[in-house]
Amino acid sequence: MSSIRLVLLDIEGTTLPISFVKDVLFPYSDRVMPDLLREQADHPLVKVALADIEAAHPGCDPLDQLRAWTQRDEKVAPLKTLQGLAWKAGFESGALSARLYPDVAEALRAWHEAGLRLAVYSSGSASAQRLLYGYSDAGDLTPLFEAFHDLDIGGKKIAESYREISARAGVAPHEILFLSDVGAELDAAHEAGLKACQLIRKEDGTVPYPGVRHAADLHDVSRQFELPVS
Ligand SMILES: CSCCC(=O)C(=O)COP(=O)(O)O
Ligand SMILES: [Mg+2]
Repeated sequence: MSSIRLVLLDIEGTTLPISFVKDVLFPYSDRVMPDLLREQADHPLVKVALADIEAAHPGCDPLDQLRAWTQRDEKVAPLKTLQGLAWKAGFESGALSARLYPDVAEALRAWHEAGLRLAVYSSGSASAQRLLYGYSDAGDLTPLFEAFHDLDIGGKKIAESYREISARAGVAPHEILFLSDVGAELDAAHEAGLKACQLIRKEDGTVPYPGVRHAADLHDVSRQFELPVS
């Protein structure tokens, strides 16, 4: 019998192909960003993001900075906030629909139905996470999750972030399983006492990280950690 009560999931490279982010989401936000910054200049989140960009790179052109961060896939809060706002209209209009890995919806539904608690921890903003799972090819999966954590809780490579997630959920660290494609994130979760497993997605060419458990997909996670399967 598994002692896991909560599964905490990364998104990019774990439940969603990196190519979907790089080839679909990023070009979309790059394209609409100039209009967004102009038309939503009074939006409180836009104001905060622009102030953060100016503080980090005084005197820079915000659009150039955002494009540079996007090209390097940097997980910085102002970029993630503005990308989330940019994708909103795309998902709500039907122009965007999240192409999750084919095993994801079935496994998440089975885990949820069996009483496992589910939460997201991604660098993408919490509102962008809700859009992705709300407008996915497998339908609206947001009701399966009890929480959507983003960089507001702290960086994903810092153990304290995982301790905070554990405290907020009221679940002991060793009863939480964190799934991610990034070794440094798994190290931080492990340091906080969580169980951790790296998703090795063939499509993403994930390089196996030494010293952690590996799984090919969420069904493989179910098998290895004795979680409910559909
Ligand atoms: C709502 S996540 C969209 C993809 C994204 O921008 C991102 O940064 C995901 O990073 P992750 O921490 O899920 O690997
Ligand atoms: Mg990831």
